[in-house]
Amino acid sequence: MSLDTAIITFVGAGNMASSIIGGLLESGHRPAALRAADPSPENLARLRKLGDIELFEDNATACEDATVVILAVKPQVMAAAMASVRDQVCASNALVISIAAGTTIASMQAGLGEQTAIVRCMPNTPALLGAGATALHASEQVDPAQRELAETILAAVGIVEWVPAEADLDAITALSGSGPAYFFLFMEAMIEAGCRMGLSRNCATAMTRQTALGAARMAMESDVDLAELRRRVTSPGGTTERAVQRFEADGLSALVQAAMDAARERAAEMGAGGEAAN
Ligand SMILES: NC(=O)c1ccc[n+]([C@@H]2O[C@H](COP(=O)([O-])OP(=O)(O)OC[C@H]3O[C@@H](n4cnc5c(N)ncnc54)[C@H](OP(=O)(O)O)[C@@H]3O)[C@@H](O)[C@H]2O)c1
Ligand code: PRO
Repeated sequence: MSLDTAIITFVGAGNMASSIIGGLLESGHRPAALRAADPSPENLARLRKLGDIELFEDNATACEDATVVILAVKPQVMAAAMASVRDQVCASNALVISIAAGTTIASMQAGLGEQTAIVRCMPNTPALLGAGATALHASEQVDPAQRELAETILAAVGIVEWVPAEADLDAITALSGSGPAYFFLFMEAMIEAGCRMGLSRNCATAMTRQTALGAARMAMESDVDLAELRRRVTSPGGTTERAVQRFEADGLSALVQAAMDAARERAAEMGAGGEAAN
C-alpha cells in the first residue's frame, strides 16, 4: 500500500486537517485521492480553496473504501465521530490516524473495534506553515506499510519522530504539542518588558519577533550546539551575562521542568479519564 494509491479521508475539516491536506497537495499528492468530512458546509468550503478534493457532510459516506481515516476532530467529539465511521473502518480495514490529544489507543479500539490498526500522533500548530513537529506511536495491529504511510502523510507538514511507548506522547504533548505556546508566552513577556522600558509597542513587537526568528534559524542552521550559540551572545561581564545570571538565580530551568511536568500530567489525566480538552 503506497501513498499514491491510498484513499485518505479526513474526519473533521478544521485547522489541523487543512494544514495536513495543504501539505499533501503541495508535496504532489493527487487531490482526487483525498476526502474530507465535516458537518459544517462553511468549514468544507474553506478546504475547497486548497484543491479539488472530495468533500462530504456525512462522515460515513466519506469513509467508504478509505485506506486511511484521519480523525481530526476535537477530543470532545471523538466518541461521536468514531461511532459515525465504525462500520466503514471495519469493512475496509482502514488504518486510523488520530491527531487528538488525550485519546488513547485503547479508547479508540473500544470505539472502532479491538483489532483496528491505529497510529496516534501529536502534531503542533506550525504544521500550518509546513514547519510542524509530529510524534507518532503505532498500535501492534499497524503493519510496516501502514507505518510508512502514516509517516509520509505527517511528513508533508514537518518533521516526524516515532516514539516507542504510547505514554511518550504525553511527554511530546508537553514538549512540542504545547511548546509553541511557551515560546509565544516568552515573546509576549519580552514585548511587555520592552514597553515598560519605554519602547513603543510596535518597535518592541517587531524586534522580539525578528529576534525569535533569527534565534530559531540559527538553532536550526548552525553547526554548533545551543549552549555554544548562547555563549557567543554572552560577552564576559556584559549585558547578556547579567540577564542569564538573573534567569538562573530565579530558577528558569526548574520552572520549565515544573511547567512541562504539569502539562504531561494533564495529558495523562485526559487519557486516563477519556476527558475532553482541545
Ligand atoms: N491546536 C493544537 O495546538 C493541536 C496540536 C496537536 C493536536 N491537536 C488536535 O487536533 C485536533 C483538531 O484540532 P483543530 O485545531 O484542527 O480543531 P478544529 O479547527 O476545531 O477542527 C475540528 C473540525 O471538526 C469539526 N467537527 C465537529 N464535530 C464533528 C464530527 N462529529 N464529525 C466531523 N467533524 C466534526 C469541527 O466543526 P465545528 O467547527 O463546526 O465544530 C471542525 O471543523 C484536536 O483533537 C486537537 O487535540 C491540536
Ligand atoms: N493543544 C492541546 C492542549 O493544549 C494539545 C497540545 C496543544 O491540550
